[in-house]
Amino acid sequence: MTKVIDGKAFAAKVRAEVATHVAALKEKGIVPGLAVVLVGEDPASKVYVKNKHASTVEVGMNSYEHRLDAATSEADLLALIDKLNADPAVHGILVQLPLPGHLNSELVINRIDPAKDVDGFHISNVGLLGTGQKSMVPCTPLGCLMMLRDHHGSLAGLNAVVVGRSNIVGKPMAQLLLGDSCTVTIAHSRTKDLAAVCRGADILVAAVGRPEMITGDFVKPGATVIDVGINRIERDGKGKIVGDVHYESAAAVAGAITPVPGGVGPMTIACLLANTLTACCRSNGLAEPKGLTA
Ligand SMILES: Nc1nc2c(c(=O)[nH]1)N[C@@H](CN(C=O)c1ccc(C(=O)N[C@@H](CCC(=O)O)C(=O)O)cc1)CN2
Repeated sequence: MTKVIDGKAFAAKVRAEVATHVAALKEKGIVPGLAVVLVGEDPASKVYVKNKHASTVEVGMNSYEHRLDAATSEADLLALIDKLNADPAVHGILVQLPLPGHLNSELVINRIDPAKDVDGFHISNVGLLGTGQKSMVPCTPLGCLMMLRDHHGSLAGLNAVVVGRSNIVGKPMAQLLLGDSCTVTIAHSRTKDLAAVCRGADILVAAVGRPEMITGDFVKPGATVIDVGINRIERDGKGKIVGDVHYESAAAVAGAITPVPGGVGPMTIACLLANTLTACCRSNGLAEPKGLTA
């Protein structure tokens, strides 16, 4: 029987664990704080930022929301980041992506103090992760890793194929799997005979951004399939969210699979809270919470 990995339930467990650690920190007079910066009116981003605020408050952390006009200048955005970098009450800073076109995302992200970069997108954190050193780890791949460790126990020696080479998901996911001693292949839309490459995977992570591209014939019988895709499509005249995996055909072959919605997505925000807690512990010279980092 195929196991459906319930990301929503897993995320609730992670948030509860974070809340327990936050309560213990409060007894020491420390309250973790997360600042989220939203520029513009992208409807999906507005929902994600609202959910981040609600989850942050729910686990007992301080939430600082900064909503800026779509026409905000780069100089003003950088000045806000400088202010947050210098604020001792702020342990984590996140700039919601995508940014409006006139803003240089790389420049903006790299202005964040790497110790407060709870998205793990700063070039210093990318380099630390790539060289196997302590870093802030991007939330979505961290969530995938937590679910994989929970399902498999040890990942050592397993063949992992990551389909997608983005800086935000594909590349850090591959680094994390390598860190857990998987044999890792990064594949992408131009990989020759992609289906055959994927069929070699004990762990198949789909992060290509193409609705339902990974079908059952890409899946090795019994493999674990992690679907990172969130694609809004129209079907039978109705809006629907689907992943990068064609769920029905893949689930018929896989040993375990994450659904969309309700799989990887909820883990992204849970891991953001875990990263904020980690950043707060590090900045106060305290031991990091076990099981909530890579
Ligand atoms: N600075 C960042 N920007 C963005 C990130 C990020 O990690 N950091 N990731 C995405 C958006 N995102 C969080 O910001 C995010 C996406 C999806 C979900 C989620 O829970 N998805 C649900 C479905 C939601 C829906 O109905 O729309 C699911 O998969 O079950 C949470 C967070 C881009 N920007």
